[in-house]
This record gives sequence, C-alpha cells and structure tokens, in this order.
Amino acid sequence: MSTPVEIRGAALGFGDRTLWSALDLDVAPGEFLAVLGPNGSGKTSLLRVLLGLQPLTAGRARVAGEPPGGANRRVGYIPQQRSADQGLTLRGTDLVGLGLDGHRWGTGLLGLRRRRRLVASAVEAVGATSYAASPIGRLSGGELQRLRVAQALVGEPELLLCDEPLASLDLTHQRIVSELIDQRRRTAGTAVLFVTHEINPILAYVDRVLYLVNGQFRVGKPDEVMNSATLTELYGTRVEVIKVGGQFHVAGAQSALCEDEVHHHESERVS
Ligand SMILES: Nc1ncnc2c1ncn2[C@@H]1O[C@H](COP(=O)(O)OP(=O)(O)OP(=O)(O)O)[C@@H](O)[C@H]1O
Repeated sequence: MSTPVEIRGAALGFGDRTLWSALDLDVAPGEFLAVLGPNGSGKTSLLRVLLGLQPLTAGRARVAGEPPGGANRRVGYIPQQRSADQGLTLRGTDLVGLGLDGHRWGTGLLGLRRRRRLVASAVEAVGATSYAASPIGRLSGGELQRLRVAQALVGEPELLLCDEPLASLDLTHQRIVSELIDQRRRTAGTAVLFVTHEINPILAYVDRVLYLVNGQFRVGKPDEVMNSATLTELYGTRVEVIKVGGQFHVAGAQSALCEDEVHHHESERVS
C-alpha cells in the first residue's frame, strides 16, 4: 500500500499571509492524525490541498503517491457540518450514493445494482437504515451526520478527511461517529485526518497530532504536543496543559483559547 499522504516542504498562504510553511508530513495507512489549532490556522485549507482544491504556495503533496485531486485516488471527505436546508428533498440514500463515482462502478444495470448494494451496506454500517429513505431536510443533525460518514466511506477510501465531524453532535452521536471512523481505519487501513477543536472525545483513537498556530506547527504523539512547554512555544505565550482522568485541559492567554469549552472554563479560573 502506498503512503496515503506525503507532504514535503509545503507552504500555504493567501496574499501576504502565510498560514503554514516548511510542513513535512507522512500519514501511514490506518493512522489517525488529529489536526488541531485555533480558528483560521489553516486546518480546512490543509484538507482542501489534499482534495486537490487548493494549490500549495510551495512544496508538494502526494495522495497515495499521486498529485491530489486525481480521478484514481480514493479520498473520502466529511465536510464541516452545515445544517441541511429543511426543504431538501434529496433522500438519505441519494446523499450516500453521491460518494460513489459512476465511472468506477459503471453505469449499466449491473453498475446500478452494485451501486445500490454498496449504498445499502454503507447505510447499514452507520446504523441509518431506518431513516435513509427520508428526505434529508427532515433528519436530525446526528442522523444526517451518520449519512455523511456513510457517504465518505461508501467509495472505500484510502484516505478519509474529516472536518470537525463531531461539531453539534451530542455525546452519544460523537461516540458513534468517531467509532465508525476508527473502525474503518482499523479494518481497511484507511488513513484519517481529523480536524477538530476538541481532542478529548477522540483521544483514544489518535496516533499523532498536527497542531497549527500562527504559521507554526508541531507534529507528534498527543503527549508530545499537548504539553505546557510545546504549546507555550507554539502560541508564543504562557499556556498550561494538565492531563486529568485521561483528558487534556488547556489554559492560557486568550489568544490561545479559541478552542473549546473546557479551555474557556479553565481560562476563567487561571486568568
Ligand atoms: N481561497 C482563499 N482566499 C483567501 N483566503 C482564504 C482562502 N481560503 C481560506 N482563506 C483564509 O485562510 C485562513 C485559514 O482558513 P481555514 O478555513 O483553513 O482555517 P481553519 O483552521 O480551518 O479555521 P476554523 O477553525 O475557523 O474552521 C482564514 O483566515 C481564511 O479566511
């Protein structure tokens, strides 16, 4: 299996602003990489680079050995959640089917049957069979998100890009969605890049963290990145990280704290 993601000497900027530079990153088959950082640090832009939607300013990126965006590359994508238009009449199964490209599965009768079978099994895998025939405008956020996971997985991706897939989900659905993603990478060797503002709900699955801040970044195991010395250096201001009950709590200057409720809570206590 080729390396799902290879990034060498990469930089991305808009105008005179550099989001990140000198980024070298390999993501191995089955690896779960959490991508963390404050608003605007370039997390979504990194996913867009790997989708072939955003050219790098410098350096190069390869997805399974080829330039991003190639037709042969199997990349699943769970975009940042936006609530579905109430009027949307697209059915759940149609949404999941959008994750299959007609070219690869064929368009004849056999192709259609095969597509239907693949969609049904992807829907079943996320436990969405009972509501998959409903128009998506009528589904709850959690139901819709499970269908989005099915859409991202139905094409059997080698690389899964997830952009805050747990946002606005309750704890039960956060667990269901993150377990589905974890199961995929364990059983099929799919590499996962998981953009999030909150590492704790997925900590059990995370192999490494890429933390982006103000044009700087650190990559390493969670304990190597999520500690006071590393985040203080990265943010350029005093940041305290404590690990309690297997969860990280981060407190520091306001600039470092646009991340999650725990952080805000901690900042009130410390400042
Ligand atoms: N095509 C573009 N042209 C100009 N600026 C852009 C473009 N795409 C993104 N940006 C800017 O780059 C910065 C990083 O955006 P990005 O969406 O990657 O951040 P992010 O880390 O995912 O943020 P958030 O946590 O808020 O989702 C933002 O300031 C954004 O406005």
